[in-house]
Amino acid sequence: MHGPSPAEAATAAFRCPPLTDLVHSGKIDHEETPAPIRRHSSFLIGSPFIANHLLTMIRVGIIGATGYTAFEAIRLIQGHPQAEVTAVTSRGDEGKSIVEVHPALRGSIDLPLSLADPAVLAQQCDVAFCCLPHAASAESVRSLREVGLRVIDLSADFRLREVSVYEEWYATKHPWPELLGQVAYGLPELFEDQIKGADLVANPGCYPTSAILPLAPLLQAKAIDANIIVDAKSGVSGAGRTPKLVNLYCEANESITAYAIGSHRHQPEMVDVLERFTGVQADILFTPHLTPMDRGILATIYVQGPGLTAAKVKQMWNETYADAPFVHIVDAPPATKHVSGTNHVHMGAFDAGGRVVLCCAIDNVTKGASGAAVQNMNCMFGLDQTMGL
Ligand SMILES: NC(=O)C1=CN([C@@H]2O[C@H](COP(=O)(O)OP(=O)(O)OC[C@H]3O[C@@H](n4cnc5c(N)ncnc54)[C@H](OP(=O)(O)O)[C@@H]3O)[C@@H](O)[C@H]2O)C=CC1
Ligand SMILES: CC(=O)N[C@@H](CCC(=O)OP(=O)(O)O)C(=O)O
Repeated sequence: MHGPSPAEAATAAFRCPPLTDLVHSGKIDHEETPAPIRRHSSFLIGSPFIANHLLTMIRVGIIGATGYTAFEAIRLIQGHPQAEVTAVTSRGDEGKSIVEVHPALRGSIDLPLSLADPAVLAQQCDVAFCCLPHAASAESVRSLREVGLRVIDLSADFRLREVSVYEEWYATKHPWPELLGQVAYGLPELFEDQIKGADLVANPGCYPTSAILPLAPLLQAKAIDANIIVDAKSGVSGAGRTPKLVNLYCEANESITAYAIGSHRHQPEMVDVLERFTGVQADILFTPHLTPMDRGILATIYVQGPGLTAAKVKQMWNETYADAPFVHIVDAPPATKHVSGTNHVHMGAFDAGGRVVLCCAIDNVTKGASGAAVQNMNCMFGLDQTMGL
C-alpha cells in the first residue's frame, strides 16, 4: 500500500467538510447572516422546499467587489438558487453601497462595501471569490485560508505549478510559493475530481480557457503536432476596470491591435495546464489581440497532424466532452455574440489546406472568469455544475 502523494496530502490538508456537514454540526447558522435578500416567492414560505433551501444557501464573500469580474460574480450568484452574496469588500469605496459602484445590480443586492477583514469575513461567508490583481490576490488568499475560508482565486497566482515560471512571467516574488503545484486548476471539464471538495481553486485565465479546451483532447490523443499557433481576440473588459490608456474609448474603439506578441503570460499557463492534463509539452505561439467589443474571446488555433481532419477533431471532442454541460461542438464558425453573458463554450473545427483550424468562443468575464468561478463553487460544494448558470 502506498500512502498519499505529497500533492494529495497537501490538497487533503486544505479540505474542509462539505457544507451539509457544517450545517448539521451547527457551524453554519444562517440566522446570523446579515439580512441577505431572499429571492423566493412568499407563497413558498413554510414549505419543505424553503426550509431545505435556506439551510443549504452558500454564503459568498466578494473580495475586490468594485471590478468587472466581481460585478459578474455578484450578478450570477444573486440568481443562484443555493448561494447568495453576504459580503463585498473594497479598499477605496468602503461604506458605499455596492449598487453605487455597480448600478446595474440595483434591485438584486443591497450591501455596503467594507474593508476585507478576514476574521469578520469568516463569520459572514462560507467561500470567498478573490477578484483582485495577481500578487495582491495571493496575499488575500493566504489571510482568508488562515481563517478557514474556502477560496476561489480569480487571479493568476495559483494557476502555475513552478514558482520560477511564475516569477519570470509575472516579474514579482510569489507571496505564497509553497502552495504552487498543489492547487486545483478550476477547469471542471478536465479537472473535476481535483476541484470537488478542494478548499482553494485557481480559476483559469480567460485566454487559456479558450485554448486549453479545444487542444487538450487532441494532444492527449497525440493526434496533432505539438507546434501550435493560438491567435486570440478579446473584448476590452478583459483588461479590467482599472483605467489604462490603451483601453480608453478613443484608443480602442474602431481599432484592433495585437499586443504582448511572444510575451503574454497566458502562454506558459496554456503550456503548463496542457502538460498537466495530457503529459505532452506543447510549443505554443500565442498572440492576443484587443478588439472593440465590451466582452468575448475568440481563439483561432492552427493545428496539423498525420491524417487529421475536422471530422476526427470533432469525434475526439465529443468523446472528451460528452458529459461537459457547457461545451458545445458547433458546425458554423463560432461567434462571441452566441456566448455573450453565458458560461457556454462554442467550439468548431474546419478543414483548411491540410491543416485544421479550431475556433473557440467564450465570454471572457463569464466562462473566462466569474461563470467558471460559480461552476467551480458548485463542484466544491457538491452541487450540479450548472446551478445558477
Ligand atoms: N476581466 C477579465 O475578463 C478577467 C480577469 N481575470 C482576473 O481576475 C482578477 C480581477 O479582474 P477584474 O475584475 O477584471 O479587475 P478590475 O481591475 O476590474 O478589478 C480589480 C479590483 O481589485 C481591487 N484592487 C486593485 N488593485 C488592488 C491591490 N493592489 N490590492 C488590493 N485590491 C486591489 C480594486 O478594488 P478596490 O480599489 O475597490 O479595492 C479593483 O476593483 C484579476 O486578477 C484578473 O487578471 C481573469 C480572467 C478574466
Ligand atoms: C484584453 C486584456 O487586456 N486581457 C487581459 C487578460 C486578463 C486575464 O485574464 O489576466 P490574468 O491571467 O491576470 O487573470 C490581458 O491580456 O492581460
